[in-house]
Amino acid sequence: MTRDLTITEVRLTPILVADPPLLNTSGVHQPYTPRLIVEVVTADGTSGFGETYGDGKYLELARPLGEMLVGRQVSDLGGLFALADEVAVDRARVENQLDVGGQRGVQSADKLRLSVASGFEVACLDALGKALGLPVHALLGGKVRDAVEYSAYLFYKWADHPEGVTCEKDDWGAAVDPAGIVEQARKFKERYGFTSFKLKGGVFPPDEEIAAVRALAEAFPGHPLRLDPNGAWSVETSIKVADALGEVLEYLEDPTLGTRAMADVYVRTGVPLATNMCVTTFAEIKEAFTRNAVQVVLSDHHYWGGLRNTQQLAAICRTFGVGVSMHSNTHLGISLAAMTHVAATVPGLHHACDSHYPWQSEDVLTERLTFEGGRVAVSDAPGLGVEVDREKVEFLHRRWLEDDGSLRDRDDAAAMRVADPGWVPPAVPRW
Ligand SMILES: O=C([O-])C(=O)C[C@H](O)[C@@H](O)C(=O)[O-]
Ligand SMILES: [Mg+2]
Repeated sequence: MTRDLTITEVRLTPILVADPPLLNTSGVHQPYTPRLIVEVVTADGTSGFGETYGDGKYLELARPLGEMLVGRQVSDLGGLFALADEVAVDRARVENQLDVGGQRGVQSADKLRLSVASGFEVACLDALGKALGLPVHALLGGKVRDAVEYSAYLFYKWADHPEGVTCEKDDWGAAVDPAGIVEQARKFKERYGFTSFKLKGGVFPPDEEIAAVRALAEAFPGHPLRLDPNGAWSVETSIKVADALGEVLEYLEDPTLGTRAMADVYVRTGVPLATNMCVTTFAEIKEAFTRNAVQVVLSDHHYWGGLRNTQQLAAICRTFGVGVSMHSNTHLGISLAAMTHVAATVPGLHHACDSHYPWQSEDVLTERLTFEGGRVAVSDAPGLGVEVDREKVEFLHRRWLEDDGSLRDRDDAAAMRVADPGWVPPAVPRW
């Protein structure tokens, strides 16, 4: 029987999901963060789901792209990206703009388009897989592993969002010093079995963060450790930290901003450097690899433009002897499933991938994905292998509808100003 896989409808649902008070160099996470749920429906009634950033600038592009897709084949992924190229991007969105304080690297019109198209690509692959009875990893060429390893994503955090702020409570407690970070790591290990740990730094002066990583090394001997200050340090400070922690770090992540500065730190310390800030587009690869500025690229399928682009990035990295792993922002189970499918197909994935998922108490799935020994099993069920709970989507969408607009665009500095009214994101390098 031939099935009609023409896209007949695209449903876009912006939602707000609970986020704990996680600190980074720009500020603190807001109590709720925007995501966009993308659903494509085909003529034969198959639904596929994807997920991407939900801030206004992404919604602006997702709406016209969704309309353009109706009438196309769900398998036409090349056509999807060609259509995305035609979506106009308001110049004000990219001129002198930084995305989340630069934490996702440069902001360009192409990258905005890719960040949106990737949500549609995942939704199309999910629908196609369901229609054909094949898992997404099979559509991507097949898995080379049965489970994908993730690392614990440790954050300095407050016990609660500031008083008076509407929020969901979490049970992680505060972590603002080495003992708090070690305690958080223990919980991550107990709850999910993670064996590698990444600390989000750039929050406290480097000596305090060095002490936290040393405390982790002592508490978890032999476990891979990473520290990521999101470019908050000068070259000299980065070298000082690299010298202090070189023995215990698997890699330092974006210690400083820019390809030249990263290359300087590497040549003077030999400590491997990972990035999700200085190489975030194909155009940035040549210079960075030529200068030997990065030793591990952290792909994020959202802004690299989907699962197939992630495979292409991995192939380029492999060619140049550069490692590849995965970056993560706040995301839900649809994206974790997508990350797991593509990671399952990438040969030579030598570093555990990042995921914020354990921080998210809310999800849109009927059943949350689970980590066993820090790993997510690769599903062989058709599509992504997850089921979306429409009532949960509706609940989180209502929260988005009821918001006065202050939470619809992620703003870590605004959240920090609730506690510290004079806060401005620190100039970089901060130290
Ligand atoms: O690895 C990274 O750089 C990130 O995950 C960036 C994120 O924006 C993270 O710092 C956060 O959510 O605070
Ligand atoms: Mg990073």
